[in-house]
Amino acid sequence: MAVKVVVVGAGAVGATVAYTLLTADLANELVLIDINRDRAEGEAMDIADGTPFTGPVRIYAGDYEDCRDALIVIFAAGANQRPGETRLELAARNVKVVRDVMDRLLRYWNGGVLLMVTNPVDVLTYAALRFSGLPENAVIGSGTVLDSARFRYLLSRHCRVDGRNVHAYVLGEHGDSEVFVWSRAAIAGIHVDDFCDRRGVPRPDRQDLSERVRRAAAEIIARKGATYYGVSLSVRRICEAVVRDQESVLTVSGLVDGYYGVTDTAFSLPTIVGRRGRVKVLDIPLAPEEQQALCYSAGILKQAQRDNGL
Ligand SMILES: NC(=O)C1=CN([C@@H]2O[C@H](COP(=O)(O)OP(=O)(O)OC[C@H]3O[C@@H](n4cnc5c(N)ncnc54)[C@H](O)[C@@H]3O)[C@@H](O)[C@H]2O)C=CC1
Ligand SMILES: CC(=O)C(=O)O
Repeated sequence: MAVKVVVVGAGAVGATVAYTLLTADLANELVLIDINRDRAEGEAMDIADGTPFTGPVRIYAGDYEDCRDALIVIFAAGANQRPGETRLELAARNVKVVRDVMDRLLRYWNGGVLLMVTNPVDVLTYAALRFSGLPENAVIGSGTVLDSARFRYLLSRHCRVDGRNVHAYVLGEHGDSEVFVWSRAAIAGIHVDDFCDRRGVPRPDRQDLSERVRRAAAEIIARKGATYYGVSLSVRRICEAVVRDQESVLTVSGLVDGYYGVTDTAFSLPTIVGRRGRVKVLDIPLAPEEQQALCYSAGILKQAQRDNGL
């Protein structure tokens, strides 16, 4: 089956996502849309030059009518953080971009999955749902997939083990209030602390490691002005789950209504992702302090939704 993926926003994230998808051999057609048409054309031309080494993929700069028949539309348009700025501080500017793009996109929408990446990704996932009226399962935010990857990466370095063997989740906001599920962090079927004892390495300092994950984006932005490689590989992983209907457990963001008293708010929970998008949200058992932190994180996002008229 032919797979078309559209990327709206051909900046650092959008263009790197398109390049990463090309190398993953997931799509037959990749479309880049940007308010700056030259930018979209330039990125498409540059990436297309590599297709003799990857396989025949059609890559071009397009318009919203090209969203018709897309399996996935990835939303990466809008402002990014300046050094020292939080993701939530982008909300007012980027909610406007979502509203603007959604109006145009919906004229041609005929199914598929809308994958939000622009920050603050949870608030914008909620905005996209509300502005579009699309079904809940079809609107996903990249959420804490990247944060969970950062968590797994640092744990893998600490524990001296392949990161693919580390099962550990970050939930809640993709941002400062995110929640680290230390109680369930596991390697080879055993708790990470137990693994460390057997591996002969000290148990991780939870506060220090969590803080390094929480601050990862700010540290990168302070040095190079933006982040785009880690997120692009996270987006690739989500797209792979959708295109190949893998039913993978990923910490994507989406609408949560009725979770431990949290209503009508978008944030990340472990979720089965497949061709229809969010197939099932999993209610995994958490330690009482993690549960409390998750409700606090959801409260921050609910307030951000309200502050932005959502
Ligand atoms: N969810 C995540 O894990 C991550 C999210 N991000 C977010 O991704 C977003 C994009 O970041 P960058 O690519 O670095 O920014 P960028 O400034 O390089 O690119 C943004 C692009 O959006 C385009 N754009 C702006 N308004 C538009 C509109 N109305 N319609 C179409 N295109 C429009 C711009 O012309 C520009 O090409 C930011 O909000 C950033 O914070 C970045 C990294 C990780
Ligand atoms: C910028 C951002 O959201 C990140 O790299 O996590």
